Order: sequence, then C-alpha cells, then structure tokens
Amino acid sequence: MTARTTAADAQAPRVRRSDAPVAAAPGLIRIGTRGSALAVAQCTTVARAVSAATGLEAVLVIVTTQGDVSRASLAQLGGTGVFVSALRDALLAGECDLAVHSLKDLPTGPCPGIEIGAIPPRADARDALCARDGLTLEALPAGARVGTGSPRRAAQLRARRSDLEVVDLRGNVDTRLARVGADLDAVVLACAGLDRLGRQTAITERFPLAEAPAAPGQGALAVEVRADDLAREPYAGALAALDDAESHASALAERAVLATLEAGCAAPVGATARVESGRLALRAEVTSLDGAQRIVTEDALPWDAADPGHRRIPERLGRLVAQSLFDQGAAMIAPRAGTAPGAEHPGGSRPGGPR
Ligand SMILES: NCc1[nH]cc(CCC(=O)O)c1CC(=O)O
Repeated sequence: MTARTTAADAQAPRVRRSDAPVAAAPGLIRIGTRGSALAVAQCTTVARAVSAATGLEAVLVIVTTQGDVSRASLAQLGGTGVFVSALRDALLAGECDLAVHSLKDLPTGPCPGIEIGAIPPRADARDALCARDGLTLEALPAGARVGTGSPRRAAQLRARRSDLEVVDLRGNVDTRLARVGADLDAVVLACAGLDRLGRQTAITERFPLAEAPAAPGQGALAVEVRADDLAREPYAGALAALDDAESHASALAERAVLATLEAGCAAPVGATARVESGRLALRAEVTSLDGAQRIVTEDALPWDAADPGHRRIPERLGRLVAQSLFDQGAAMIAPRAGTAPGAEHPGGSRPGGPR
C-alpha cells in the first residue's frame, strides 16, 4: 500500500497496550483496564473511539488486581469489588486518565473523587445459554446440569425449569465454556461478553429479556474519570464522543432499581430498560433463590435526550419501580439480614405477602 496522508489518516485511531506503568505525556491518554481477554477487548473499543475523537494516542494500561493473581475464590476476596477498586485506585493515583469497567460489576454507591463520565453504546444485554449439541433451554433433558456462578441466573433457571441441576461455576469465559459437553450440559453467560470475544458460535439460545431479565447494567461499559477532570479537555471531549444517551439512561435506570432494593432485599434482581417512543421504559423482577417466587413490575416516564431535565429521569424511574417491587413483597422473599420487613425502604409502604 502506498503511504499517503489524508484527512482520515490524521484521525485514524492509534492504540497500544502496556503491561507496565506509563508516565503521563502530552499526546497520550492512558486508559486503565483489567488484563482479562474480555476486559482488554472492551477497553480496546473504547480506546479506539477516544483516540479518534481526540487525535491522541491511547494507551491501554493493564492494571493487575489481587483477583487476577490470587488463587483464592472471588467470594473470599470480597467479590468482583476487588477488580473495581484496584482500577479506581490506579485512576485516583494518576496512573491512568480514564478507566473502563463492565458496568454491572460496579457497586451502586458513589465513589469519592470519581465519576462515570460515559456509557458507550450497549452490547446485547441478554443472557446466553451455551449448551451441548445446540440445545435450547426447553430442549435440555430432565435433570440436565447447568453451570452459573450468579444467584440471579440460578434463581431464574430454577423458576423456568425446576428439574435442572444448577451447578456453581467460576473462572473466565473460556474456562466456563470448556465445561460444556464435559461435566456440564450447559452454562449461562452474558451475550455481551461472548459477542465481544468473538465466541458467538458457542451460544445456543439468547434468553428473551421478558423471561429472564438480565443483571442491571449488563452489556454496558462504564468509563470512569477523576471528578476534577470531568469537564476538562481532552477528557470532556473524549467522554462526549463515547457516551450514548439511550444506553446511559437505560443502564442508570436499571442500577437505580438495584440501589434502592439493596437496602432491604437480598433476592436476586433482574432489570431491563429501553427508550421507546419518547419514553424510558423499565421492567424489573425479583426472584426468590429457589425460583419459586417471582415479582415483576413495569413502568415508564417520558424521556427526551434534548430535554435538559432528562438526566434525572433514570433515577426517578428506578426508584418508582423498586418501590413497587417492595410494595409487592420483594423484601419478604429474601430480606436483608438485620432489616425489619417494611422498615427498610423510603416511604415505608406496606410490604405485601410473598407471591
Ligand atoms: N461478572 C462477570 C462479568 N462482568 C461482565 C460480564 C460480561 C459483559 C457484560 O455483562 O457487560 C461478565 C461475564 C458474564 O456475566 O458472563
């Protein structure tokens, strides 16, 4: 190919990866990520968009976390929180300028000094069944062994197929897929992760969100920035280019359900929001761990990205839906330890009986 300078070349993204710390330098923007194949794939997409929008070279700074090096189980280390806090520490320490997370892994509470600056266009939010021999959930034989490490997926599987044997599952995507056809008949994973890794062929069924509402924020990425940099260039421009208003609103509405419920309900929560005909619509489900009880609520509020007030809508909608779940007895099917039913949520409305 002949080397020729064109306007397009000037904006062609320049992205590289570094496994060692990288000093701040003019012309560079450093983006922190975990080192897993999925995290790197996600961050590479973000880095290309950042470089194209700013003209800067984007460097993926791989942040090794305790969770990546330890042989202890995630539960022993305190859940996925260990991955998140190592990346946030790197951001606060100035070792990177932006950090990319899977939104569903971020705790719902605020983090002092850090803001979510952008939520890029979302991938497929659905859960995927990856079964042997191309089987769907319906076609799995009675008593089939299905692996998942998620209490929500386990509860939803039990609700839909009480005969299945749900098996606890850990490890990265490839480790999990390797068990299909070995000691398991199927595993459930996020479509988003499989799609981003180019492993679509492993998917034998994408569960409809109406039957299996996914984890709040599933399929969405969060790009975090130091609060001080939020309105400063080149970060503000990069974040504006990355953000997708509908993905942002939907994911925040789903997370607001989770944040509101967390106070009084330990049951698994699925939530799915979308923008449709000028409204932000949100559907959420709480499932008892044994899958025997399901509480579902749906609501919507007018939403228009051009309206300056639109940023407050997701939170309002999420709270409304969570309140309605409480009203129907969400806290009764799996109360938080130490909380009195009915006393744990704003408004103090009556908890209904279990359904
Ligand atoms: N908790 C692990 C995790 N965090 C994000 C994803 C997938 C990508 C996404 O949901 O955005 C996964 C794997 C999975 O649930 O299968």
